[in-house]
Amino acid sequence: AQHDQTLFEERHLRYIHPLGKGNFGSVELCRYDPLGDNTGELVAVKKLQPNKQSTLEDFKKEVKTLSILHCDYIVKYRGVCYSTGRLSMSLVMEYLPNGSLIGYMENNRHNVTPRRMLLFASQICKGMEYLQTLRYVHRDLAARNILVASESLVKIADFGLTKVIPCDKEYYRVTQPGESPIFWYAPESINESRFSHKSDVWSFGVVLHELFCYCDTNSNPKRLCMQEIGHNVQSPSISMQLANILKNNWRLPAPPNCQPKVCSLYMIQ
Ligand SMILES: C[C@H](Nc1nc(-c2c[nH]c3ncc(Cl)cc23)ncc1F)C(=O)NCC(F)(F)F
Repeated sequence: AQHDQTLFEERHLRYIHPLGKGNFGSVELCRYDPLGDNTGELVAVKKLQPNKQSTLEDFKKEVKTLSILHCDYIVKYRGVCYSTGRLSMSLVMEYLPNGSLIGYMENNRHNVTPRRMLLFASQICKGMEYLQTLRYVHRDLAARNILVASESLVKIADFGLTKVIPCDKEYYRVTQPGESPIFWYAPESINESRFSHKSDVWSFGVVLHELFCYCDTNSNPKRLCMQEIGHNVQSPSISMQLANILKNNWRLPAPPNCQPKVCSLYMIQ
């Protein structure tokens, strides 16, 4: 419908600069400026990268997913923009100037207290709890996919890998897609490509680790796992070696100078 609030006309969408690359698309900062006087709102626009293994079908599912999610702890859907000739489409979302948790924690390390980290963690939990009520598994919960709305609010983003669990099953099995974020994957996801609310809980545990390490690149889950695996990446693939060390009960090391209270939380892992 012409006056559909969620339909953005390409000619009014002014490109400003790139924000980053997601699973199957790149996100750009744009200003939707129908009056042409720079008073329009800033939006984050995700364009499908056609060359990636993802299809337009996957992208349409991501758009559909985000459009029906209404939660304070999930990035807001604004609408879609069809390119002329409707050859491709873009997903329009609210723009949060503080960016992702990674950049925020690196730049605000000194004024983020453990108490604030637990506030962020509880908000991510609430967002994930909401997703679970709709039988969605995110499958890519990681600090890089958490947006900072303000110094006291974070939101879950990037629903490119999100799937609905069928009613008759407790998990979702995928045909192995391209590069997977295996260092955030639960054992059953690495070994059997099985995803469930429980595997999202595992990824949440990894996000907790990222949080309490201030998203420091030296404590990045991938780097810590690769150190444990050893750089002698022999024949068995990295994911098999990762599955191996997890089976032998290796876990991400307690974050440096981690508060005793939080550490006890850590012990339950
Ligand atoms: C691929 C895109 N990458 C990036 N996005 C942004 C960003 C700033 N502000 C934003 N406001 C709304 C959105 Cl959707 C993204 C941004 N900043 C740096 C990025 F590398 C992305 O979606 N990342 C997931 C998440 F959104 F959680 F950061």
